[in-house]
Amino acid sequence: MEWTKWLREIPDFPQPGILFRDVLPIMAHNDAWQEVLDGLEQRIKPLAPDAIMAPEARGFLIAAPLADRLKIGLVPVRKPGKLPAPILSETYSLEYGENQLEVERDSNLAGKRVVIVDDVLATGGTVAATSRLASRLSATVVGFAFLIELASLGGRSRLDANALVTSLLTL
Ligand SMILES: O=P(O)(O)OC[C@H]1O[C@H](OP(=O)(O)OP(=O)(O)O)[C@H](O)[C@@H]1O
Ligand SMILES: Nc1ncnc2[nH]cnc12
Repeated sequence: MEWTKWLREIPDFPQPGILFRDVLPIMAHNDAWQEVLDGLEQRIKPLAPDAIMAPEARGFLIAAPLADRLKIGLVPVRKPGKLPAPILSETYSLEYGENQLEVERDSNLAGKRVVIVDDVLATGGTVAATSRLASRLSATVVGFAFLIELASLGGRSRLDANALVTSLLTL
């Protein structure tokens, strides 16, 4: 797993006591980035998803190339106040704060198999909120895929037990 050498760890960001796992240097190195996308694609493909959902912002950067590789739709889940059309909203907390996530009501997800992707699974608050939005849109969440899982924060236990939860690297 060569890509892991480009994972940057920054202490006390964005708050004292948080060890921030910065994935952007991985994206800046094409071999590493292709290795990550290959790994995620291999794990997601057997789930036969119809669409990917991803939370803003780092999730978007991973979801877009994966949706293109898999030739499926992409439904972005945004931070508050960004979407122009009628929305659904969920409040959530994450490792370093709380916020809302929003999705357009008209997202073409009813009856679809959805995989949720993001860079880091920490407490799981972000993707659990994304999953609630998927359910409210009558989609079935069949999987969650991450580059990195911070196991000590227990996010996995907050996610639907019927869905696959997969991470390329567990720390
Ligand atoms: O498992 P959790 O405790 O919910 O934390 C994980 C989330 O935190 C980060 O997002 P952040 O809100 O910092 O957004 P960004 O991608 O816009 O930087 C990360 O990209 C995940 O979405
Ligand atoms: N420690 C961490 N590093 C990067 N992103 C995060 N999101 C939540 N916790 C995080």
